[in-house]
Amino acid sequence: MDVVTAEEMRALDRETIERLGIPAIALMENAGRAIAEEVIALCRRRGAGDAGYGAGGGSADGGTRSYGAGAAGSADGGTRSYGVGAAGGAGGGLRSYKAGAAGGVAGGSGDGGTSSYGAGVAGGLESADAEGRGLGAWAAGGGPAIQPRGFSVSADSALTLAAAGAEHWLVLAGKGNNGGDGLAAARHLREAGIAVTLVYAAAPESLAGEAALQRDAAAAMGIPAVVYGRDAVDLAACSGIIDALLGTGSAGAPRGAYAELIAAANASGNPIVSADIPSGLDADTGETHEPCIHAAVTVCLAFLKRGLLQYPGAGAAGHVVVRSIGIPAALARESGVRVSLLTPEVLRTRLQVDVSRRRSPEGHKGTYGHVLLAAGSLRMSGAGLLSARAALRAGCGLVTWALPDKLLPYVIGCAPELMLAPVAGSDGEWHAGTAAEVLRLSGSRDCVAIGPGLGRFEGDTEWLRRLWEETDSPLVIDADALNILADADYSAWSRRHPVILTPHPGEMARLAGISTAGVQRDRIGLALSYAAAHGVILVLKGAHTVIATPEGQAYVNITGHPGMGTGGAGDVLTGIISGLLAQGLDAAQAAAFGVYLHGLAGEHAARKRDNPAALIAGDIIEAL
Ligand SMILES: NC(=O)C1=CN([C@@H]2O[C@H](COP(=O)(O)OP(=O)(O)OC[C@H]3O[C@@H](n4cnc5c(N)ncnc54)[C@H](OP(=O)(O)O)[C@@H]3O)[C@@H](O)[C@H]2O)[C@@H](O)CC1
Ligand SMILES: [K+]
Repeated sequence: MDVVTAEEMRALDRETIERLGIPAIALMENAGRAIAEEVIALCRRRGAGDAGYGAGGGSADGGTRSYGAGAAGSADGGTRSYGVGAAGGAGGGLRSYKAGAAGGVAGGSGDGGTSSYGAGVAGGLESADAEGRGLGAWAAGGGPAIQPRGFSVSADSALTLAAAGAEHWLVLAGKGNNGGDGLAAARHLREAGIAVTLVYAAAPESLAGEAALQRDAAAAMGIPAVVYGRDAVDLAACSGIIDALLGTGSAGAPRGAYAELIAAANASGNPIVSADIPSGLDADTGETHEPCIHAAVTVCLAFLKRGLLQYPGAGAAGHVVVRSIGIPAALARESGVRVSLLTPEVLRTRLQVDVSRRRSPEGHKGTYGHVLLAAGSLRMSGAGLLSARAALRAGCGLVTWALPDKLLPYVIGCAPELMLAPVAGSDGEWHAGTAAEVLRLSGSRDCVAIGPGLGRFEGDTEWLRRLWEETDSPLVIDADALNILADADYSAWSRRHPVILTPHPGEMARLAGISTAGVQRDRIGLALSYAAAHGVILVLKGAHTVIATPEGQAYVNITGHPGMGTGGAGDVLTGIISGLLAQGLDAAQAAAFGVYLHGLAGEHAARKRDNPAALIAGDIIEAL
C-alpha cells in the first residue's frame, strides 16, 4: 500500500484527470460514495453493539491501529487487517494477519459488502449483508462453500441501512474539494434513507468547480442546508458527523468558522467520519493543529497519506480505511512514490521476503548463518544477552557473543545455545584495544552487530571506525555505538558492505543534531533524508517504526503494541535483524522484516499477559 504526500496526491489527481481523461467529478463521486458506505458500515456496527469506533476514535484493543483497504472494509475493533481484491475489505472477522504464505491478505467482503458471491475466499469471514444476516444464513461455515441457488439478484447493499430512520448525520462542508466529497456523500446517505443536514463553513456561493456542482445537486435533491455563522447549528443534535471541512489543500491551523466547527464537532460526543484526513491535520507530517478533528473513522481517498501514519495524527484519525476512487494504483509507483505501508504483501512482492521463514529439509546450522555480536558490559550485561537470544530465535544458525572477559562468569549458562568470545576488557568494560580481536572474530561471520550494552570508553570512535571500515559483512549499529557515531564525523569513513542503524528518537536526535521533538515532527521525512545523505539503512524506532533505504525508499511498520515500551525491546530488535541478515536476507529485507516480526511478536506477547503493562523484552523473544 503506497503512502503519499499532499503534493504527490495532487500530482496523481492531475495525472488521472489530464492524462487518463477521468473527469474530476467522477473521482469526487467515487469519494462521496466511499464515504457514505463507511458511514453506513459504522451505523451497522453501532446497531450491532460494536463499540469499537466510538466518538473520539481509538481502537478497542488499547492501541493497535487498523488500516483497511478495499470496498466497505472495516476492521474488528483494533485488529490490524489488510484486505485486497475487487470486493476486498478488511472483513469484520478476519484475523489472518500472521506472516505466512496466505496470511494477512485474504480478500473478502467487509460488513455490508456488495456481493453475495465471489468474496469470501478466506475462512472465518463474519460478514453480514444489508439486513445484518451473516453469510452463514446461506452456507454453514461461510467461505467458498456458498452455492448459487439458481437465479438470484443482489442489490447495492453497501448503501442501504435497515435502521436508517434512527440516524441523522450532519455533513460539515468546506469550500474546497474536500467539501465536495462530503456533499456527494450526503446524497448517497439521503438515498439510503438517512436524514442529512449540510452545514456549510463558508457561504455556499463561494464553492467553485466540482464542489459547486455537488452543492447544486444536493440542493436539487432538497437536502436541508445551514450556513455556520448565519444559521443556528447544534452539532450535538445528530447521530453522527461527516467532517468534510479541510483535506489535502489545507494549510496551517484551521481558521475562523472551520476552527469553530472542528471544536464543536469534537465536543459534541458524536462519532465523526473524516473525509480523506481529519480537518486540522497536516497531511504530510501528522502534526495536529489546534483544533484538529478527532475522528472515529477516516476514509482516506485513493492513497494513504503520510500524516495518517505519523503520530499524533495517527491518533486523531481513528480507524483508517483507504478507498479506491478510480485513480489507478499503479500510477503511484510509476510517478515515483517512495513510501509504503509495511504489509505482508509489500514484504513479499516489493521486498521479496519469504515471510514463511521456510527451512530447508537439508538445512543445518551452517545453512542459516552466523552472527557476531559485540555487546554488553558489566553494568549492562543483559542487553547483549537479549540481542544474542533474539538472533537465535530469528532463526540464524549460530551466534557468537564477543564480550569483556570479566563478564564471562556471569553469563555462562544464561543461554546455553550461545557461543561466548571473551575479549580482554578493562574492569568489565570495553577498551579501544579490542578492535583487532573483534575484527578477527568477524572474519568468518555473516553479519556483525555492535552496540547493545556497550557503554562508552576512551578511544571508542577509532574503535568503531576500524570495525566500520574493516569488517567484511553487513553491520548493525545500535545503542551506544550510535552515540559514538553521533559524536564522530563518520561521513568520511569508507564502507563496502551495508550498514543498518537502529536509533530510537533520542539517539536519532543526537545523530541528526536536532531535538527529539524535531525528530518526531516528521519521522518519515527525516528517515528518508538521513538514509540518503549517509548511505545507510535507517530504522527509526518508535510507534510506527520507519525503515528508510539509501536509495530513497521507506516502509512504515504498524505491527507492535504500546506494551513494548520497555527496556531491552530495542536490543531484541537488533538481534532479530542480525539473525535475519545472517540467513542471507539483504539489509533492506532484514531491517523491514525484522521490524515487522518484532512488532508482531510484541503483539502476541502482550496478548498473553493479563495486562500488557507487564510485558518485558524477554517475552518478545519467546513470542517469536
Ligand atoms: N483534486 C481532485 O481531483 C480530488 C480531490 N479530492 C478531495 O479534495 C481534497 C483536496 O481539495 P482542495 O485541494 O480543494 O483543498 P481542501 O482540502 O478542500 O481545502 C481547500 C480550501 O480550504 C481553505 N483553507 C485552506 N487552509 C485553511 C485553513 N487553515 N483554515 C481555513 N480554511 C482553509 C482554502 O481556502 P483559501 O485559503 O484558499 O481561501 C480552500 O478553500 C482532498 O483532500 C480530497 O478530499 C477527492 O475528491 C479526489 C479528487
Ligand atoms: K476532512
